[in-house]
Amino acid sequence: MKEVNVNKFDNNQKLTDALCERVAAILTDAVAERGKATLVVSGGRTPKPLFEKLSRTSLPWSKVTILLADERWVLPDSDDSNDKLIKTTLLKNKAAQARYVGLFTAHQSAKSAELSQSQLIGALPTFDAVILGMGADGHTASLFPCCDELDVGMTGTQAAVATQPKSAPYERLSLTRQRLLDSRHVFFHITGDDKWTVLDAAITHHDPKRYPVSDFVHGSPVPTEVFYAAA
Ligand SMILES: O=C1O[C@H](COP(=O)(O)O)[C@@H](O)[C@H](O)[C@H]1O
Repeated sequence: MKEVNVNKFDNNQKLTDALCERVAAILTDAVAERGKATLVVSGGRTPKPLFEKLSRTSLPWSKVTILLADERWVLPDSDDSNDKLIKTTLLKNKAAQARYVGLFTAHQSAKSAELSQSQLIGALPTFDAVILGMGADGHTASLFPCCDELDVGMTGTQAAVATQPKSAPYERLSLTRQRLLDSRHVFFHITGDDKWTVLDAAITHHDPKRYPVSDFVHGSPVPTEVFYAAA
């Protein structure tokens, strides 16, 4: 296993400030070195304060592409849409200049969008930073321990996979482990004691069937970094 660097913070504000600063430096350096940068972000509740802060941060945003690690197959005006989250919390202020690649399409299902979206996402260059969330069941992106598509998501070479979790609502479209780890930097952004207990277990014991996140810290070709605050 590559080393997992765990950064623990007293509170969410300090975590947000530190992760924002780190990601901003990575994107700035990437644009200086290669003329462009790609940032992959997660949905859910956890990243909202980070997105708000990033949106107000001075960066060469017009050279930055942002895309989601996963999407719930709901209409973009749904409060459960990760696309809506990105548009209302991140793609505004200074970050309004960024290029955004959404995962949701007009297809009736994530399954029917899987091939075309895989081709689109698979054609993107190595990412500069991937910020992953995690559920208390150990899922990351939309690779849930309970979904029948877990093996494809964890071992497949395609860039995206449609998943249908049994323990959470909505069909999803998720980037696969291989595509997510094709990145220069990978972060886990988690808050709450319950999530820390799960992530700690996934770091200590390689158990990807129980905790898919385990396969991201064990056997990852790039070092993974955890940014964690209890509340
Ligand atoms: O459903 C999802 O859950 C995870 C975790 O969300 P959170 O609300 O507990 O932060 C998230 O990382 C993922 O992108 C999302 O689709």
